[in-house]
Amino acid sequence: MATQISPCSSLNQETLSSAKLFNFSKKSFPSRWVFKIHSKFNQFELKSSNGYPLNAVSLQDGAAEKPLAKEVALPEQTESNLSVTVVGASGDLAKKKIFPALFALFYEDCLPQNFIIFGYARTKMTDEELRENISRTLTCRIDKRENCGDKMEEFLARCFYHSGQYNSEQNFTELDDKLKQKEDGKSSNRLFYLSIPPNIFVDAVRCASGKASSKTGWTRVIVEKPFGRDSESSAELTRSLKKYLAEDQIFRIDHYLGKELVENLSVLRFSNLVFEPLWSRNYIRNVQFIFSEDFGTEGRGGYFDNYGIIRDIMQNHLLQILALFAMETPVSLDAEDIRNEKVKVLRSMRRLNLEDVVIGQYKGQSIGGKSYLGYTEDPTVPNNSLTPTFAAAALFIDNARWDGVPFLMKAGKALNTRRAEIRVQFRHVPGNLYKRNFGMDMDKATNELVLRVQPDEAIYLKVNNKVPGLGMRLDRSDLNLLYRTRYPKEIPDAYERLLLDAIEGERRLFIRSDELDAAWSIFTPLLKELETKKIAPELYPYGSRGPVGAHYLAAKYNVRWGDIAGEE
Ligand SMILES: NC(=O)C1=CN([C@@H]2O[C@H](COP(=O)(O)OP(=O)(O)OC[C@H]3O[C@@H](n4cnc5c(N)ncnc54)[C@H](OP(=O)(O)O)[C@@H]3O)[C@@H](O)[C@H]2O)C=CC1
Ligand SMILES: O=C1O[C@H](COP(=O)(O)O)[C@@H](O)[C@H](O)[C@H]1O
Repeated sequence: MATQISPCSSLNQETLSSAKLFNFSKKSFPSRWVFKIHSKFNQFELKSSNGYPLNAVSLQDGAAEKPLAKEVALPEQTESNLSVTVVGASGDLAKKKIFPALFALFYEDCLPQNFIIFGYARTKMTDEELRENISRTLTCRIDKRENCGDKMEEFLARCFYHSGQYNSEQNFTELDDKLKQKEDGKSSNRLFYLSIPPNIFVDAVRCASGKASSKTGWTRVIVEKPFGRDSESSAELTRSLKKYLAEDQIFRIDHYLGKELVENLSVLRFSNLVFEPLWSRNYIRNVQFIFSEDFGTEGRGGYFDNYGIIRDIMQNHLLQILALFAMETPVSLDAEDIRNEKVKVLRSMRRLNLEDVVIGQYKGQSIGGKSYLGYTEDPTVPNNSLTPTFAAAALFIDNARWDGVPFLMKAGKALNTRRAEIRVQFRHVPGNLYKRNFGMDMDKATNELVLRVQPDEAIYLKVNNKVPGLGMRLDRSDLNLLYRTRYPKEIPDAYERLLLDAIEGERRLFIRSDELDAAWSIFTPLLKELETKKIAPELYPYGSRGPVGAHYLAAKYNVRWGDIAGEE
């Protein structure tokens, strides 16, 4: 019987003893390869995290069924150091997401034996102070608390800090000296995570690549969004980064691509016969991508006012999900094959028109005796700001599969709920025999597939069903795959998956520069028009469902938002 060992952690004794036959240590395998052990025969099947066999053979020729020969090519043993430098280590994202994700990877045994982490920022701090700061945000998974305290101590002991300016070659040379000292003369791979505001990305990359890149291994740089404000500034950023780095060293992160349900989208589509045949204009009436947060931009007003919700959420997170949803079947699960398909579908999209967009901005509201400030009442936001905190848009893909199908997006801050989901509304059943049982509103009887990305991850399909009894009453019910019931283990944070991928050189979930160009082309003309015409956003109360304009926009295309009350 084949046993699947989960990513990174705890290669069990059986695996290890089998591995010894081949003279490999646990650390000699790239950490996330999955071993299938056919214990009787001591066979290994090596897989990378995308499930694609490294020694891939076509299933058709039956070779996959044959036992693997003992001489099967296995990876070279490497004992490289890994040095991760978090640039902007004093900031919000570093504390909230990056250090906790690195700790989770360490806990799961996903990091190489020899790894160190450096925090880098202007703030003056000692190593101890950095450890103190980050220790407050490290947590263990609910189901994995064993030795948690010890693991944290071990992890913190590998964290160091260097204070410096982002544009100082001298300061990065000092960092390089410290890195070398800790790397202890071993060959070393270096990963830089740019967790800083975008105006200093290029300076930091220039200095890091010029003065602190690895001389003995790879150097990679994770770049956080925003990747520019429009097509031109994005292209300029790409050009500048490419002066110092090759494209394959740049890992543009969109953390939504690391979310479990987004990862699962392709699995759902391409590994189930029941979905892919329906995945086109023939059966799908519309698709909705919905993002909402029940808090405003408090504390991030300075950043947000320069970008707005379209750049913050739609042009990247929602559009990336849309591309995965709508792309053609890739040739393989290889990163370039997937990204090629995403680029194609993005390039088939129509540029957004002002008529197909509604924008809003939240205003102050008192809820349950507590008052919530409006967007422009935040001291870091100009009083007369027209920056949208809400937007809804209707997008179209002009290709054979999707011609005429509205892809609706809705994203907003300070709404009534926090959620991210994909809703697929199917067409009416032609000549439906049960039409009479549904009443006048046939839309209410159509099937809807919902992928709830967060919170409470789930996939459910709304189907019509007979209410048990002697009569013929129909009911809309859910076929529900609720993750917390089916998979009670805690789901890793998106940043864990993405950091691990960057360490392993897996680029599938990172944005290639041509994808980025295609994504900006869709939104740039609209963003410019909104700004030059100074279009005023529709005000909506903090904690509400957002502007009513969003409903008119959907109605224009015969669509009802699936997340409205009673429809969820
Ligand atoms: N926070 C979040 O939830 C998310 C953030 N991002 C992106 O990640 C990156 C980091 O975000 P976040 O941590 O929130 O950012 P912060 O504003 O907290 O900045 C990070 C660090 O950069 C330094 N810094 C801030 N402003 C400047 C400046 N004007 N000039 C030079 N240095 C500055 C500060 O360190 P010091 O003063 O010590 O040098 C600060 O601690 C940004 O690009 C952001 O857009 C993306 C998704 C979500
Ligand atoms: O990139 C961003 O994402 C967060 C939302 O991320 P989530 O994983 O918590 O859903 C959003 O709040 C922020 O404005 C945006 O920059």
